[in-house]
Amino acid sequence: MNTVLQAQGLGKKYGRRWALTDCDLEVPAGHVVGLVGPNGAGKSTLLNLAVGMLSPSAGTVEVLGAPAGSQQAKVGYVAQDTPTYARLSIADHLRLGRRLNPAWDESLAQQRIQHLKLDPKQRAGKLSGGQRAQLALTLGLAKRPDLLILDEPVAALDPLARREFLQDLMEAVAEQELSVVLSSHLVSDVERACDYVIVLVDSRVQVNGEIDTLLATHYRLTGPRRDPKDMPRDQFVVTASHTDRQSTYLIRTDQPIHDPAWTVTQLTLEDLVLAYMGRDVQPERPVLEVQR
Ligand SMILES: Nc1ncnc2c1ncn2[C@@H]1O[C@H](COP(=O)(O)OP(=O)(O)OP(=O)(O)O)[C@@H](O)[C@H]1O
Repeated sequence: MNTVLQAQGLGKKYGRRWALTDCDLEVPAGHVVGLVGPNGAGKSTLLNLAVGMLSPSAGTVEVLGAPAGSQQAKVGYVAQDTPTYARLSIADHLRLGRRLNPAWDESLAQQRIQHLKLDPKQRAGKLSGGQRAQLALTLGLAKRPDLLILDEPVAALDPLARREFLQDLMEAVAEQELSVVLSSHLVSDVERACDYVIVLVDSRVQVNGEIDTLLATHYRLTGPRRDPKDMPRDQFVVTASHTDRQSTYLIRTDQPIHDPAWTVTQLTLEDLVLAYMGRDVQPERPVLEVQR
C-alpha cells in the first residue's frame, strides 16, 4: 500500500456553498500528516469525505487504494467532538470495540486506560472533555487500523497530555504499519508529531508535502526593493511585502539562490504555514505539490 489518501478534483458543496474545491492530493503511506488551516477552511469536510461520512459533490477520493468508506475495518476515525456513549462505562466502550473490530488490540486498550488513570467503571458522560478525548483516541488506536484519521484530537487535552498523546502516536506509527492524518490548529503540534503537512485555506489545498522537503525549498529573501515581475521564473512567490526601500519575499524554489542582493533565510514550519495561510487566495494560480 503506497498511497493512503488520494483525491482528484475533490469538492464538497453544502447547499450552494463550496466547503472544499478542486482538491488534488496523493498522500503516501507511513506518514503522520498534519492537516492545518484556519476555522472553516474545510478540514473536517475533507476528513469526513475520506472516511465516507460525506459523499463528494465533485471528483473522487480513495483511501488505502479503494473508494472512501469501503474499508471501515482498516480506517480508524475520531471525529472532532470525540463522540462517546454517555451512559456506557469505559469498560463497555472497550467491550464494544472488541466486538466490532476484527483486529482489536485489547492489551493496548487496557494499558492506555491504566496509564491514563481512568476508572474502567466510570461512565463516559461523567468524564472531562479531555478524558473523553483520550477514551476516543484509545478506541481508535486499539482498532489497529492501517490509517487513523483524527479531527483535532488534542484540542481538549492539557499540554502534557497532548505531548504524551502525540508521542504515543509517533510510537504507534514506528511500531506498526500505521499512517495518520490529523487536523490541528497548532503548528507546534504538527511540528512535533508530523512529517507531512497539508495546508488548507478557503476550501483549497495551498501546499502539501513532506515537511523536510518543503522546508528545504522555501526561503525568505530580504533586500533592496524589487518588483515581483523582476523575480526569476523559477521562484514561486508565496508572499511579498515592501517598504519604500526594501522587499521581503517568501519564495519557493528548487534552485539555489545566487543573487547577492538578497539576504536569504530558512523558514520554520510555522513561518511556512502562516505564509500560506495569510496569503491572498488566487484560484487561478496552480496548487503546489511536492514532486518526488
Ligand atoms: N453541515 C454543514 N452545512 C452547511 N455548511 C457547512 C456544514 N459543515 C460545514 N459547513 C461549512 O463548510 C465550511 C468548511 O467547514 P469545516 O467544518 O470543514 O471547516 P474546518 O476547517 O474543519 O473548521 P474548524 O477548524 O473550525 O473545525 C465552513 O464554511 C462551514 O461553515
